[in-house]
Amino acid sequence: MSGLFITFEGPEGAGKSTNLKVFAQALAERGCAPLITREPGGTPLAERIRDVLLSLHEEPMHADTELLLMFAARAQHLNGLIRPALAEGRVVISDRFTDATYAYQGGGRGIDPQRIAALENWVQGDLRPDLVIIFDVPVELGMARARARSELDRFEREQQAFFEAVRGSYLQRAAADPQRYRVIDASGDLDSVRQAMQPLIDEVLERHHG
Ligand SMILES: Nc1ncnc2c1ncn2[C@@H]1O[C@H](COP(=O)(O)OP(=O)(O)OP(=O)(O)O)[C@@H](O)[C@H]1O
Ligand SMILES: Cc1cn([C@H]2C[C@H](O)[C@@H](COP(=O)(O)O)O2)c(=O)[nH]c1=O
Repeated sequence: MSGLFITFEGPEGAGKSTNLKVFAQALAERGCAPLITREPGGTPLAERIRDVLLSLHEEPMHADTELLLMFAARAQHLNGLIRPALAEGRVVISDRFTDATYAYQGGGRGIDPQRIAALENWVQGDLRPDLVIIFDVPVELGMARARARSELDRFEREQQAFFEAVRGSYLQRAAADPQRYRVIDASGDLDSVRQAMQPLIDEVLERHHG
C-alpha cells in the first residue's frame, strides 16, 4: 500500500497554511483525513532545526549552512514521519518541501541547483511529491499579508528582489512539469481560492481511492 504525497508551496503570505486547513477539512469530510505536516519541521528535532533557521542571530547564517540545515531537518522529517505515513497508505500534505529549497536557497540565495539536486537524491532517494500545489501571489501582496499577520522572521526580512527570485523559481518549476505541478492564483479573496482548489480536492480523492 502506498499513500499520496502532496505539498503546498508559494512565496510568503500566499495563504498556504490557511488554505491547507480548508483542503484537509474537505478531504476529511469525504472520508480521507490526511496527515498534515510542515517544513522545515514536522518532528520535535526538525522543529528545533526550524527554530534555528527562522530566528534572528547576531551571527549571519552562511547560505551553505542554511541549505544543509534544511536537508538535515528533511532527513529527520522524512524518515520519522512522512515515509511511515505513506507506507500506511495515508495522504500526507506538507506545508512546503524541497521545491522551497530550489526556490529560496536556489533562486533566492543563488546556490547552484545541481548542489540541491545532489542533496535531494541523497536524502530522498526517489521520493518526490505526487502533487505540488503552488499558491501564487505578487510579492508585495504576500508580504503585506505576512506583515499584518505577525512579526517577521529571518526569511521574511529579505528584500523584494529575493522574493521575486523565489516566486520566479516556483513558476519556472511549475511550467517545466505541468503533470505534477498546479498553480493557483491566490491573490483573490479566500472564497475564490477555495473554488480554485475544488478540482484538486476531487483529483486527490480520485487518485487515492482509485
Ligand atoms: N486570499 C486571501 N485573502 C486575504 N487574506 C488572506 C488570504 N489568504 C491568506 N490570507 C491571510 O494572510 C495571512 C497569511 O496567510 P498564511 O499564513 O496562510 O500564508 P502562508 O502562505 O502560509 O505564509 P508564510 O509562508 O509566510 O507562512 C494570514 O493572516 C491569512 O489570514
Ligand atoms: C522548506 C523550506 C523553507 N524555507 C523557508 C521559507 C519560509 O520563509 C520559511 C518557513 O516558514 P513558513 O512560515 O512555514 O513559510 O522557511 C526555505 O528557505 N527552504 C526550504 O527548503
